[in-house]
Amino acid sequence: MNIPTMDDLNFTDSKVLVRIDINSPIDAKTGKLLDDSRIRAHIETIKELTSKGNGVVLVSHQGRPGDSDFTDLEQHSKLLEKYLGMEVEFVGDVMGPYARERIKNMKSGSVLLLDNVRFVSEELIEASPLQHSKSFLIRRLQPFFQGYINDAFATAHRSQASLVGFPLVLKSSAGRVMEKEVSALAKVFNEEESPKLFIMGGGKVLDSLRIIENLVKRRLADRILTGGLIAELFAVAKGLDLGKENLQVLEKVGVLSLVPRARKVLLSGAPIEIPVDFKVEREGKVYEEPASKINGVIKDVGSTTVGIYSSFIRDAKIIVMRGPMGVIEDERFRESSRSLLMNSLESQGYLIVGGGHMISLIGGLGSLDNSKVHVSTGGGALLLFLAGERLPALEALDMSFREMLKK
Ligand SMILES: Nc1ncnc2c1ncn2[C@@H]1O[C@H](COP(=O)(O)OP(=O)(O)O)[C@@H](O)[C@H]1O
Ligand SMILES: O=C(OP(=O)(O)O)[C@H](O)COP(=O)(O)O
Repeated sequence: MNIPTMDDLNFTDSKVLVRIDINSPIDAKTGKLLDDSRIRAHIETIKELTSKGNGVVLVSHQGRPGDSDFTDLEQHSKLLEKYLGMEVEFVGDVMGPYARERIKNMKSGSVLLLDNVRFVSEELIEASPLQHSKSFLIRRLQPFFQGYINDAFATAHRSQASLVGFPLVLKSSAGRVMEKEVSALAKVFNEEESPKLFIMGGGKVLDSLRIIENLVKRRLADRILTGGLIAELFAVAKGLDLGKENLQVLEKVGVLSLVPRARKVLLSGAPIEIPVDFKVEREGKVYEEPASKINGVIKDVGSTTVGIYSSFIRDAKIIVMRGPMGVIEDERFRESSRSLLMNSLESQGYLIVGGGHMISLIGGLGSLDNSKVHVSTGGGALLLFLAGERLPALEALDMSFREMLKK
């Protein structure tokens, strides 16, 4: 696959649309951003473009409709301003007359941030680059730009309009974040290095199951340690009784229907580990209970599980970690994710960490040895890339490059 970089196109004195991923963890109670790593990651790309006299229009999503972290991007614009050291105009619109007027009149070398692109319904559809290239989003915005840069590695596994539609109608390249992620991960993930350990938690159960199925099919993981809601799914699939309250949680997030799929993975003899104990919350208090005797709402994996998982970490050559073991927004349920992260950093293995919540956790652990750890901006995208899946956003850039070469 040929992915054009910013060196290939070298935009100067142009107007460029840049798809970034500044989707960040947000405190459900206060609405405040809990971590700005993804915002900081894009600064290099943006500065390089503005220093060459380009007008930069940024587009990103935040959360998913219906979730508590589905917000506008005003807070993000303030942080972009802080890290760029220049004004960032926040346009509370994505493709309407106001956004187009602001894009049309922007000065060279300036930066403008459009609002959450998932406010536009077309962005919520997974469709082919060709289909998306005909969407209103692309048709309304394309005429203002000479180029498109995709720097959103963390969303590269989605075939959504702002990620795959523009490369078919504009000269396009990867941004610096996208470029570095792809080259670093391809280099690190040497097939001969084993054992390879995957530690998977978090709340995006369907994504995690899809990744696990891929890893198992391609025999890429020597062991998969589960936490978060994916662990609960596998526990149920194994026949454990987690109690009515936890089944209700799984039902509420729409994953109970995935039990047969998870069971099939287990029956195939996949090397999947399930927690032997959990931290549960009952009437506001925290208890540790064995997985076979749960009485309360599961909020984290237990300390025996952390011990067992740590023994696997000690022997691993490559450790990939995505998604927290528990509800880490609450200090009481942060410890197991933090311990596994610390143990991985102290182990002999090379650590690849991804996903908004784990990045924020690792960010609080001080300076890191870059020869031993790669902190990826991606979570699901990172794992799918490592699992050998083709990422739609990269494919669209490749298509764009091949078209450009024909001309
Ligand atoms: N047992 C659990 N029950 C409910 N939510 C959980 C549980 N474990 C983890 N989570 C939630 O998962 C979310 C993070 O998941 P996800 O978005 O998949 O990870 P990331 O952002 O790191 O890629 C956090 O909000 C956390 O509270
Ligand atoms: O946070 C993200 O993915 P991640 O949780 O896998 O790290 C990306 O911004 C993609 O978001 P999405 O999973 O709502 O498409």
